[in-house]
Amino acid sequence: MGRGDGHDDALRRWLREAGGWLVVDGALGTELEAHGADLQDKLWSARCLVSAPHLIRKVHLDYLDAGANIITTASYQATLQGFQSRGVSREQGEALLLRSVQIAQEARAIFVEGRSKGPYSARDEYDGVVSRARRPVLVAASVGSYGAYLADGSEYTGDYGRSVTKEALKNFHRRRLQAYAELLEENDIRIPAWFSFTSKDGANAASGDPVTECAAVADSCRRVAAVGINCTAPRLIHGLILSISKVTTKPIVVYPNTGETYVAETKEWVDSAAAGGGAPGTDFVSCVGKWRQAGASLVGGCCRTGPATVRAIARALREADAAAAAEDTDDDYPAVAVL
Ligand SMILES: C[S+](C)CC[C@H](N)C(=O)O
Ligand SMILES: N[C@@H](CCS)C(=O)O
Ligand SMILES: [Zn+2]
Repeated sequence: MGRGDGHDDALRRWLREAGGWLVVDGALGTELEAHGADLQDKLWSARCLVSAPHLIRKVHLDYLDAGANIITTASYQATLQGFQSRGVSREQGEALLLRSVQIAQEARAIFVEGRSKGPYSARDEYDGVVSRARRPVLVAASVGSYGAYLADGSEYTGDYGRSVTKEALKNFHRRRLQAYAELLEENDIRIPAWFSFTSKDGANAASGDPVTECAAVADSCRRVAAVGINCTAPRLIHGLILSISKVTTKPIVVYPNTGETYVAETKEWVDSAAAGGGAPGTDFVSCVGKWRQAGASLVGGCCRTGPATVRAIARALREADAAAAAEDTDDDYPAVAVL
């Protein structure tokens, strides 16, 4: 089980201050497309770091307005190798990685309007109700998998070809991670990181390894502050939370997609009736209370979700909290026995 240390502590502190749960944002790619961006490119959403940074900032702000505590940078598919294949030099690529964090920080600064110190907002209004005293507003640097760089949908299949060794994967991610780490060190920010996996069957990660084994590896890493699942059909999430909670005491993060299937050739999502997904904001959100009860403490949305989903997630988490508090009160004051 995970040992507490500085990296764990920061996330646990934010969770505690926020009342036990944090709302993660929703899809960036989906929203950029909804605003007219063309992501038909090997760089996918990272293309907007060059062509439309203002759109990225707007999407971050929309998610903050919807109640997100954590906004995720536009760097899922931003890699030095991918940029180089598009004629962007290594130096420019590094600058773009940093820019993805700065854009999110700019959105946060606009959102908090300088009314509070550090990563907190004085605004914690949802539906006009001020519910929590301090609202952490955090920026998460997205580090997509090697499959994202391949731009062939292999983040969902784990099929990277035979030639990709562990060392090659480490080299692939190294400088990218270092760039973020340097930025955070410069600003004296301790970096809690989470690992999240995708699953198509509710038991195994995309690589074919059992999710419990992947989560156990993440659990053994003291620098990993949370473990979870992303871009996975909502119908699989409850079981996955229960499985993961057997192998870790670290906070569990879930941000499912809507249950549709990604077609890499066309870069489109298609309805997958069997996947049990639904329209954003409907059946997805009705599960949130159950996910919270099963042990998830960071909840958001991945592909095909939007600000409406995130707003509904925030509301569902508040309601789950209120229901749990009411139950506790019932325990404290047992009903009067009727004789
Ligand atoms: C999370 S998927 C929808 C991102 C896009 C994919 N890596 C592609 O390039 O086709
Ligand atoms: N974080 C990505 C999706 C990952 S599957 C996005 O920007 O939408
Ligand atoms: Zn996704």
